[in-house]
Formats: sequence, structure tokens, C-alpha cells
Amino acid sequence: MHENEEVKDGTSWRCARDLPIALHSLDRRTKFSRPFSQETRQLEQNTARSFPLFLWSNPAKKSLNLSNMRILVTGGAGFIGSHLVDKLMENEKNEVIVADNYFTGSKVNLKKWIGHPRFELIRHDVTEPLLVEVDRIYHLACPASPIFYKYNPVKTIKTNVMGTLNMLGLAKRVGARILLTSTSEVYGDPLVHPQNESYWGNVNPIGVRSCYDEGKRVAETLMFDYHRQHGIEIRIARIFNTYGPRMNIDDGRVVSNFIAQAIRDEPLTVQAPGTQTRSFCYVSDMVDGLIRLMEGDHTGPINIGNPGEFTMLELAENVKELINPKVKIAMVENTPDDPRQRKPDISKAKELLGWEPKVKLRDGLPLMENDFRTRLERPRKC
Ligand SMILES: NC(=O)c1ccc[n+]([C@@H]2O[C@H](COP(=O)([O-])OP(=O)(O)OC[C@H]3O[C@@H](n4cnc5c(N)ncnc54)[C@H](O)[C@@H]3O)[C@@H](O)[C@H]2O)c1
Ligand SMILES: O=C(O)[C@H]1O[C@H](OP(=O)(O)OP(=O)(O)OC[C@H]2O[C@@H](n3ccc(=O)[nH]c3=O)[C@H](O)[C@@H]2O)[C@H](O)[C@@H](O)[C@@H]1O
Repeated sequence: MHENEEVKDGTSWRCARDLPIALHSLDRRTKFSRPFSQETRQLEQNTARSFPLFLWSNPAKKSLNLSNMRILVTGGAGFIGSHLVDKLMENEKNEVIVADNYFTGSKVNLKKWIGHPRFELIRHDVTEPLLVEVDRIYHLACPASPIFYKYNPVKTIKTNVMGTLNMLGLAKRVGARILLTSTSEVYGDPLVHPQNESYWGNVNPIGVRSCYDEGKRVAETLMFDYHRQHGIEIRIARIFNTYGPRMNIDDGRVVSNFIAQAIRDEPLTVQAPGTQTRSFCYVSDMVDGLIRLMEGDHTGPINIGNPGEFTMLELAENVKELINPKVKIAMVENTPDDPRQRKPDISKAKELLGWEPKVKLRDGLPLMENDFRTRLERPRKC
């Protein structure tokens, strides 16, 4: 296969050469779609230094203090993605493009930006190629709740593999830096605790969660292969359980389940045995970590999460105490391959990104409760 071809659903798709001439002429960075070699890369860098047309995509613009950035956020209509978009849009020099197929995300999460001159929203499935000119790609598109990623596992793995291939193809073509939101699930049911980035994990390759955790592991492999083979600038974040406003109310993840149940006076469904642990990161801390990683000098993978570790029974007790002391706790059956413990070692994030989380679980839960009460139209009783 020619190196300028990208895989698309078992068939091949030529990145640039076969595009209609009209599309070529629209692309200010057609040079980057040429076959990649050391000579062409050097030529492009030299050209960029002397010819302003190419400044858009070249690091040389940094030294000239041209900081306008066009940023693609895949999965930007989802929970973390929409908070990331809010933060990126705060910088008036940023233009943000969101590509999302709305499987678990919603336009409602982005309603304040729709129509804004620096914002564009595209209905797009990342398993198909996308042609846009951007400097940065935050690649988040993927269902994240176990209920949703297990709903159509073949689609989940296609999203992780083909979606990441397509975004890497785009990054290669336009010279963009790309960040993948990987997951603590790459550690599987970990035998090392807390988990640091050098741990290779303990993952069932044929289980019901594999479409997600093995999918993300392949996505990480692809990121590093494109980096080594094609010189693409990559960043990999290994995200640990994140919570906050705008999570889908019926998302199925534990924090959203417990908060919705507490507000609706329904029993909190702790899946057995309840002693399994997770470490919960508030979404504003997560977004801060992702941006620092993208704009920093380290490829990663870097764990981004809050090391505060809770059993699911402890989480239920906290929700009960903070939101509804009368609510009951019900022990229910668990699902296969549920990791028994999870806690990030964030030494690397602290040292390399100067990042650590600020919001404690007991401060973040009430912020999420407010959002859920508004959306469920259940104001707090006086
Ligand atoms: N929230 C967490 O605790 C957590 C933990 C680890 C990793 N992550 C990763 O962070 C990212 C965002 O997670 P989230 O919690 O915001 O989930 P989410 O489900 O709210 O957001 C995912 C977004 O991706 C979109 N999407 C899914 N498949 C797509 C496709 N094929 N093409 C285009 N768009 C598609 C969805 O519509 C949605 O808007 C995911 O990659 C997830 O794996 C999240
Ligand atoms: O952080 C991560 O890396 C991953 O974490 C989660 O996966 P998981 O930890 O299984 O998330 P939940 O579905 O919220 O489950 C957390 C724990 O709560 C338990 N749980 C879940 C739901 C519920 O109602 N009750 C309950 O006790 C589960 O058994 C599990 O032990 C996310 O869903 C993934 O997207 C993400 O990649």
C-alpha cells in the first residue's frame, strides 16, 4: 500500500493525490500531503521560514508570535469534549471545529457557541475520513460509558481504530499536533497499584469490555507508530474516571447514576461487591490537564486523574450524605471484567505538566447535583 493511503473500512483511500483539483487548491497545506521523506520535510520547513503562505502550519509561526490556532475537537459534543471547547473558546485567538456523530453527545452541550464566528460544528463520524485545515486535533470521539460502548462493540472498535487512523492521516496531511484521550482501562484489571504509565496492564483481549480497552490500546499503538514512522507530533492522555455537569443523566456511569438516583429518591445501585475502587476527577481539572499536555513538550502517555481513591460503597455513602440522606443503598449484580481497583500515579503529570487536580470529590459532587437538578426539573427541597 502506498504510504499516502489510509485504511477505510477494508478498502483503501488515497489521502491527497486522488482528491479533485478544486479541493487541492482550497487546501493551504497541500504540501503536507506529499509522500513523506526527510528531504521533503526539510524543504517544507525551509520554505515555511521564508514564505508566509506556509506559516499557518509551521512551528516557525510561534517564533513570529502568530498564535492563532485552528483546533479540531472530535467528540466535542460529549461530556469532556464540550467542557474542553468552552475552555478553548475562552481564548479569542482560537478557532474551534467540532466533529461529532451525536451517538452519546448532543448539540445542546454546545448551544452557547452555535453561530459564533470562531466556532463550527460538523456532523461527522470519525470512522470516515475528514478533510479540514487545523493546527491541533483533540481526538476524543468514542463512546465512554460501558453501557454505550458495549451496545455496539464492533462500532466501538471501529471508532477507536479507524477513527484514530483517520485523525492521524489528517494530522499527517496538514502537519497538526494530535492528542488522543486514552483511558485508565488500558491497565485492565490492574495488578499494580497505583497505576503508573510504565505498567503494561492486565487486559482480557476477548471480553465484553475489550472493544473499548483493547481499542484504546491499539489507538495508542497507532499514535506511536505514526510518530516514529512519519514524525507526527503526538500526545496521549490516560484519563481516569471523570465526572461533572453535562454527563448524560442516563449515561450508566457510577457518579451520574448515583446522583440521578439520589435526586429521584431511588436506591443507589452499588454493583457487587462494592469494595472495588475508582478515583474520580472533576471535569475542569481534566480539561486543564489535557490543554497542558497538548501545549507541553511531552508525548506521554501521561495519567490524568485524581488520586483520591474510593470504594463504590464509600461513593454511595458520600452521595447519600450530601444529596439525599433518606435514600437507600441496594447491592446489585456486577458486569464481567469490572476492574477491582484503580488509582492513578500522577507523578509524571506533576513533574512534566505542572498539573495536579484541585477539586475534591465532596466539592465536585454538589456542582454536578445542581446541574442534574436543573435538567431533571427537581429543585432542592427547602
Ligand atoms: N469520562 C471519563 O471518565 C473518561 C475516562 C477515560 C477516557 N475517556 C475518554 O474521553 C473521551 C470523551 O469521553 P466522555 O466522557 O466525554 O464521553 P461522551 O460519550 O460524553 O463523549 C464522546 C463523544 O464522542 C462522540 N462519538 C462517539 N463515537 C463517535 C464517532 N464514531 N464519530 C464521531 N463522534 C463520535 C459522541 O457522540 C460524544 O459526543 C472518550 O474518548 C473516552 O474514551 C473518558
Ligand atoms: O476512567 C476510565 O478509564 C474509564 O472509566 C469508566 O469505566 P468504569 O470505571 O467501569 O466506570 P463506571 O461504569 O462508572 O463504573 C465504575 C464502578 O462503579 C460500579 N457501578 C457502576 C454503576 C452503578 O450504577 N453502580 C456501580 O456500583 C461499577 O461496577 C464499577 O466498579 C468509563 O466509563 C470509561 O469511559 C473510562 O474510560
